[in-house]
Amino acid sequence: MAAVEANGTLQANTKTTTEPVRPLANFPPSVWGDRFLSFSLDNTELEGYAKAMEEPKEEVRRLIVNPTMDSNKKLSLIYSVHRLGLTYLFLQEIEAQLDIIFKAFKLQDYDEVDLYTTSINFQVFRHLGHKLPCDVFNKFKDSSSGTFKESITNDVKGMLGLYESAQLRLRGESILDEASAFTVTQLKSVVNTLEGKLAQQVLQSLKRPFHQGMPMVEARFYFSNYDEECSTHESLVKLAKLHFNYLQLQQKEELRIVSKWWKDMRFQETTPYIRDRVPEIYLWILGLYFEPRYSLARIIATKITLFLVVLDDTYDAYATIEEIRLLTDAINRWDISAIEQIPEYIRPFYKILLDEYAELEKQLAKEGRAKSVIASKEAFQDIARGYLEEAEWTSSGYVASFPEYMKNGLITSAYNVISKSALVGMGEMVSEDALAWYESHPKTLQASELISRLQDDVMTYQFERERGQSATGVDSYIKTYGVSEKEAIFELNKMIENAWKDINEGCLKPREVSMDLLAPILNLARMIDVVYRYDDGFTFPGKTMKEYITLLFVGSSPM
Ligand SMILES: CC(C)=CCC/C(C)=C/CC/C(C)=C/COP(=O)(O)OP(=O)(O)O
Ligand SMILES: [Mg+2]
Ligand SMILES: [Mg+2]
Ligand SMILES: [Mg+2]
Repeated sequence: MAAVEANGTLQANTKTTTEPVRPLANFPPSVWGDRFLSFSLDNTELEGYAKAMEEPKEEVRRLIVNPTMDSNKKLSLIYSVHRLGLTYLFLQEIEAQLDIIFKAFKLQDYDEVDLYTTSINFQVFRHLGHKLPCDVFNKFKDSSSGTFKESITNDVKGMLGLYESAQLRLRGESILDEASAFTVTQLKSVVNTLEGKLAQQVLQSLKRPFHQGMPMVEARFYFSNYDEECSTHESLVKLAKLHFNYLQLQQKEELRIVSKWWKDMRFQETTPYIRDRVPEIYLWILGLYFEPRYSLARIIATKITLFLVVLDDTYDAYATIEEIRLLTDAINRWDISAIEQIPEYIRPFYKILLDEYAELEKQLAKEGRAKSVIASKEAFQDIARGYLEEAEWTSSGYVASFPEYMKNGLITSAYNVISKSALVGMGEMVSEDALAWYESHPKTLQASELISRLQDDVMTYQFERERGQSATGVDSYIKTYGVSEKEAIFELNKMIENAWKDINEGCLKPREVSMDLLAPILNLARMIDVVYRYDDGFTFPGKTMKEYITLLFVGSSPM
C-alpha cells in the first residue's frame, strides 16, 4: 500500500521515502549569533539620561521660539534639530514658527540669499510639510543657456544643499530633476579634492542622501559630520548626546527582547532553511520610527515581519507547490485545526503565528483597538495568497504580464502588512479614521509598495533566477514590452523615482492623515534604499546593515 505523502504525491512504500526536490537557497547564516541576548538594561541609567535631557531640552525650546532670532538663523537651527532626529520633541513649537515664516514668504525675499541658505530653507519647509516653491532656485540658472550657472559649482556647501533639496522634489519640478543630475556629477568630480568634515559630508550624501536614509542612523552621521553647525548652540549638542544615549539603551533592550523571543520560538531548528536575520529585521522596523513611545510597537512589528521572512523563504526556498497550496489554505482558514493538513516542518510556525495574533488581539481588545490586529492579520492572509500566486507562476513556468505582475507585486512587497502591523502598538493615535485611511490603500502606501517591490526585484532577480524562482518585475517587463534587460531596469528605476515624488507629495500639507501615520510609510521606502540601493543587502547583510547595526547596537560607549 503506497503511503500518500503530506504533499499529496504518491511514494512507493519503501523504507526510505524520497524527499521531493526543494529550491534550497543555502542562505548565508547570521553574522551576529547570540551577542544581543546578553544586554541588560539599567533603568537607573536610562532615567538618568531622561532627567539630564530636561534642561538642554528647555534651552533648545527657548531658542526655537525666540522672537528676536533672524528667520534664516532660525530655519538653520530647525534644520539641525530635524537632522538630529529631535523634531518630535519640539513639534508644536517648530510648526508654529514655520507657519509664521512660511506665511511671510515672498519669492523676491530670496533674490539676495545664497544657494546654501536657500537650500537649507527649502529642505526645512519641505521636510516639515510646506511646499516652498522650487522657483527659489531659478536665479541659480543661466537665463540664456537654461543650465545651472558655472559659478555655483565652486560653492560646494551650496551644491550639497541643492543635491539634498532635489531629493524632496515632486512630479513636474523639472528644475530639481536637473539639479539632482547636475549636483551628483559636480560633487563626484570634486569630492576627492575636499578635506575634513566637508569631504565627509559630501561622501556620506553621495553614498545616500539624507532623505533616503534611516533617520536614527542619519542623526548619528549628522552629529559626527556637522559638529560645527551643531555646536552653534551648546545646548543642542548636549541634548543630542543624551538623546542618543537614552535611545541606544532602549533599543538594545528591544533587540534583546525580540532576539530572545526568536530563540525561544526555535525557528532556526524547525525551519533551518530560512534567512536568520533578527537584528536586520529589528533595524528595518527601527527605521520606521525610533521615538521612545513606539517601543512596544517596534517589538510587535518586528515579530510580524520575522513571520514574513519565514513565510517568504518557505515559499521561495523550500516548500513544494503542493505544500504551498496546503499552507496558504491553512493561513486563509486561520484555525488551529488546519494544522493537520500542513507538512510537519511548518506546523510549529503555524501554531506560533496563530498564538501570537490571538495574544495581540486579546491585548488590543482591552484598549478597544483590536481592529488594527485584524487589519494586520487580513493583510498577512493576503500576502500568503500573493506568494501562492507567484509560486503557481513559477511551477507552471508562466511569466505574468507586467500589469498582472504589479497587481500581485504590490501585495508581495509586504509593505501593506508591515505598515498595518506597525500601527498595532502605536496607541490611541491609530483612530478608526486612521485605520480606514490605511485600508483605502492610499497612493502614498502604493508608492512605498512599488518601491519595495521593484527595487527588490532589480537587486535580487539574478540570484532568484538562478534558483528558478518566480519571474520578477524585470522578467515581466522584458516580456511585456519586448525590451532588453538593461532597458527594463532603466524603466523600473524611473518608476521608483516617480514613486518617491508621490511619497514626497503625500507628505506635504494639507495631509490626509497626521505625519505620525505617514512616517512609517515614508520610512519603509527609505529602508528599501538602505537595504537595496547597492545590492541585496538583506540576503547578504555584510555591508550597510552590518555597518548600521554595529553603529547603533554594538558600539557600547555612550556619547
Ligand atoms: C520584497 C521586499 C523587499 C520586502 C521588504 C519587507 C520585508 C522585510 C519582507 C519580509 C520578507 C523579505 C525579507 C523579503 C525580501 O527578500 P526577497 O528578495 O526574498 O523578497 P521576494 O521573495 O519578495 O523577492
Ligand atoms: Mg524571497
Ligand atoms: Mg518571495
Ligand atoms: Mg526578491
